[in-house]
Amino acid sequence: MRSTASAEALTGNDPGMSKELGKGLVIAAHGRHYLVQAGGERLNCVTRGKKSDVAVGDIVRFKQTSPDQGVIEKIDERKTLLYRSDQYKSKLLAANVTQLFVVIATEPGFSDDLVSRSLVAAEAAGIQAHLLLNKIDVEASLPKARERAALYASLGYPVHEVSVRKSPDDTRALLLSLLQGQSTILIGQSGMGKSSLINLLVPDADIATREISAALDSGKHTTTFTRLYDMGGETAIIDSPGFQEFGLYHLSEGMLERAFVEFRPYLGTCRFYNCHHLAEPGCGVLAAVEAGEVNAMRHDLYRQLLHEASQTIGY
Ligand SMILES: Nc1nc2c(ncn2[C@@H]2O[C@H](COP(=O)(O)OP(=O)(O)OP(=O)(O)O)[C@@H](O)[C@H]2O)c(=O)[nH]1
Ligand SMILES: [Zn+2]
Repeated sequence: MRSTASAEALTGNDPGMSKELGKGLVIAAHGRHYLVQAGGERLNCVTRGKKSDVAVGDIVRFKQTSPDQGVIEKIDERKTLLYRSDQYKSKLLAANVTQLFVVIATEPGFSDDLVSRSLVAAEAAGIQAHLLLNKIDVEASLPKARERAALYASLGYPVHEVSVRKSPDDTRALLLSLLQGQSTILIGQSGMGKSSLINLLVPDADIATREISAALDSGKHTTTFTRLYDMGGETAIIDSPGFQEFGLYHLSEGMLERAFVEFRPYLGTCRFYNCHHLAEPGCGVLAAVEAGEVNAMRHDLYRQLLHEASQTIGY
């Protein structure tokens, strides 16, 4: 599989040939403005009309309108698309991602709800998910955090223990090997150490972010936008702003039941073929919850997500 940051994707932009569409990689998005990397150049691009269906990580075809501006005409076919949504609309997080790393920490405490929502989104998008347990130097909180993270390990998600503060070299080496050749999105609640991790992996991240902020927001101060760091060698890291909510209103019931990986062995065992796994007699999933084989907190989230999906307005 090719990553979004492939050299091929970065070529093809020839400013001298204004009729031909350039080809580039979307490295940042802010509102309806997109920063597109094309060869050695970066262009501030907009979409036509009111459309804002472009995501960081997209390979796009654009028409150049000035030395550093363009209009996006077309989005190349995506390998994956990660998004979240509320009742009214979906919000694209990133395209062509191959891995999702959820950053959690010993302290402050992390939210199981947000971790599981991220994992469900990854499953629904066909993206491999891992957990990064950061700040393992905070020994007092480590046993509890490990115990909580063990739930996700038991579901098959790799959990990697790191400490940006205490063992930056080991952390960097481990992450670089995991990221190699992949396009990885890092997501996490505020305070887990996501920025610290990015800075460890991408030494110029702060400068690059300031530059992009200036380019996308005409000098105004932009605090939150999703952005992609091209690490070379077909490796890319995508940093998404911290979030407190992760709506998944767009997932159908069929997608949801399969996105909970631990439900899968029981899905064919329900008495009713159209079982919702909520209160039906003879439900295999509920029996597994009852028997302690499926974690009750995860099943509660499934119930909540199903409820959210039924609230959707407009699509
Ligand atoms: N003890 C300890 N503290 C850490 C470690 N990594 C990061 N921190 C601290 O945790 C705090 C939060 O780190 P950030 O990198 O700003 O966290 P973030 O997840 O990016 O949070 P936002 O910027 O709010 O989105 C900072 O005070 C860091 O210095 C670690 O490995 N151990
Ligand atoms: Zn059932």
